[in-house]
Amino acid sequence: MSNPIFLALDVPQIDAGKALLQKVKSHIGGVKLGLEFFCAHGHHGVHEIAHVGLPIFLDLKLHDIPNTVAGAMQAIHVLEPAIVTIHAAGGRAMMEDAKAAAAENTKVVAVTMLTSLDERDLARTGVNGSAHDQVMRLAELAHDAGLDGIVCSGQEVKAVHKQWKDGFFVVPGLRPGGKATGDQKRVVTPRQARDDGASVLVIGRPISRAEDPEAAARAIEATL
Ligand SMILES: O=c1ccn([C@@H]2O[C@H](COP(=O)(O)O)[C@@H](O)[C@H]2O)c(=O)[nH]1
Repeated sequence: MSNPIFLALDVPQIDAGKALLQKVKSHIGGVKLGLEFFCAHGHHGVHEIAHVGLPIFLDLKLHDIPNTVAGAMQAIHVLEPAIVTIHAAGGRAMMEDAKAAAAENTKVVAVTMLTSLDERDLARTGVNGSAHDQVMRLAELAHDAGLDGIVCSGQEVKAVHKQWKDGFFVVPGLRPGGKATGDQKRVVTPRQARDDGASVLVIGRPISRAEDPEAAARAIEATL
């Protein structure tokens, strides 16, 4: 992918999303549609955004029993997504069945540990140990299940890339200043994530909530 930036289009209205895309489309390589957008607008909304002509990343974070996730993957074939997310915590069988059910040209990547979590949050879910170890463990499981790659923070991507040379790595939790803000806890700059092996840089609010989204996207692109 030439421009690795995927804009997280976390907006409640299709028209607002399309207007934002018109402003920034020459500085991004794709669009990420997540739960907020998909729950509000479903297939119709995805078709509308696809008219802009950029690759579509459906960040649905599927997590259920294998049969249900496989059915959901089949139901989105028609949308021709470039990338779809599932949760690695769903287990190996779920990941295998999701990959088998996905369209041939769709990359299936597993969320390891959300970038909004730190080690204290992890411990509260009953998992003791570092974020690094948790990501490495789930990355190995995703690899063994035959997935294309994983979602992790920029703090782990270098280590994962070392173990999984041809993996496809999606990195959200990116802030141009490199400082954790709001709900994102494991944060790096877009440049660091790219240098450490990220395939896709997911960036939302630093662009969408900027006073001038076009200038913000251009400035981030210039750092890469
Ligand atoms: O671990 C994860 C997985 C997915 N996301 C998604 O990425 C964007 C980030 O948006 P920002 O506004 O740049 O924080 C958002 O759509 C999340 O759902 C993530 O942040 N962390």
